[in-house]
Amino acid sequence: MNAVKLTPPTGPVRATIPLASSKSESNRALIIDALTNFRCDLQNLSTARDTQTMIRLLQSGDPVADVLDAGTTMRFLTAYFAVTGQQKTMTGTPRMCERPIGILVDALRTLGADITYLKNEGYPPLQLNGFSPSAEANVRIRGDVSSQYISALLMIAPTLPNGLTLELTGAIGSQPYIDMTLEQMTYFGADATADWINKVITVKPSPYTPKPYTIESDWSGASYWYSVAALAQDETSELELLGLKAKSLQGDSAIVDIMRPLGVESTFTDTGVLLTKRPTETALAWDFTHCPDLAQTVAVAAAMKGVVLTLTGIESLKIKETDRVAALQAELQKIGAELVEIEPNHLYEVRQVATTNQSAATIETYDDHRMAMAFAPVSMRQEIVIEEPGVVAKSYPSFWDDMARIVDVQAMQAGTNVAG
Ligand SMILES: O=C(O)C1=C[C@@H](OP(=O)(O)O)[C@@H](O)[C@H](O)C1
Ligand SMILES: C=C(OP(=O)(O)O)C(=O)O
Repeated sequence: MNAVKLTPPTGPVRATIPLASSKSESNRALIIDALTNFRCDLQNLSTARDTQTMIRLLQSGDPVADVLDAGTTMRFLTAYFAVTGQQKTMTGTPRMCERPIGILVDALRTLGADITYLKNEGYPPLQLNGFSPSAEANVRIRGDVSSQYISALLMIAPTLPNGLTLELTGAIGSQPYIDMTLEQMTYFGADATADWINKVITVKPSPYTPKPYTIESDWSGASYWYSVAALAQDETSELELLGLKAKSLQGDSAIVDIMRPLGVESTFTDTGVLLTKRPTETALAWDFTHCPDLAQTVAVAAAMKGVVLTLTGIESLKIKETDRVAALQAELQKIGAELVEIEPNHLYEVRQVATTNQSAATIETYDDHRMAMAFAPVSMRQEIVIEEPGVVAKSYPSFWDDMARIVDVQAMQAGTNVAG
């Protein structure tokens, strides 16, 4: 078992964190670039494994596209390879083959893609057998399972002979990710409009225009530093996060507002954002429907500060890298807190149940980068061991290097007594 042991800092926390760039923005830019025959000049692409996998698979002539555990890579490439008529087997990790894709496959079939399931109906692996465009340009699609299906369809829509009209049904989750897709498409010359009142998105057929594009730093990755600032014991602590903008395409920039009641003030500078400490409130209620990737970060920060956190909008967490609700329930206990389901699959509460200062709680990470990164800030207040720290490579490969700027990060190898 590999692990890292993090030891609390002794004085104030003061560091400048370079951050990874956004894998969400990167993976969209890469699909659009591919649709211009790779004529865009993309700058600051993410080093995240999800993005590196996207780059590799776009360049590969291999008939098998193994996306590993990258959801956006699976969904965006399925749509891209399908409508560009490439015969590919789409597969991934065992967990990826448990993450649903039927909603996207049904929509692509309506548009003329020939797709078969190789194992379980509705799940990867898939076989893409070719594309003969149908006259149909209207697709109804559920908005409450994953926005990634919608983004995948929108990005390929300008290449369809009749464009695409998407009618979204039911509740819409992760909407800022759809807005990000539309903004990036529009930047590259697409004619795409969203009518959010009637939940209809229309994309006209027209080629993308190749242009230079620079990816912003990753706000989801920034959230862990917000948690570090929230949990830092010394009131004079401050962190500078580089490459973030006040006006971002990323919905996870909501962390600025979420963390204010948890004691973090944000000041935007020419180079990024400066985090300083402010007074903490006793309770916080947040709807994570549009920023699901922040839920783990905030749950751990609230648990450690003894702030009662009411969460809604976390239904989609069950179909991500792991069942994140179950994973949080199991691991929060180890830091003296609990995640209680108040209303089935809707309303949850995080409460601190013990103010213990257990030494070196050992946190399992469930093949989920966000479990590792969400629990790392606990090290502001107590020693903590994080198992399988390599999971962070999915979105933020340099996370532990950045963490080592503020705490002692000690690698522990297989067979070591990590609780020692
Ligand atoms: O489009 C994207 O880049 C993403 C959308 C979200 O997924 P869902 O739409 O499935 O919530 C988010 O959780 C994921 O990390 C990235
Ligand atoms: C859910 C995530 O990614 P994906 O769905 O792209 O695998 C994530 O990064 O938290």
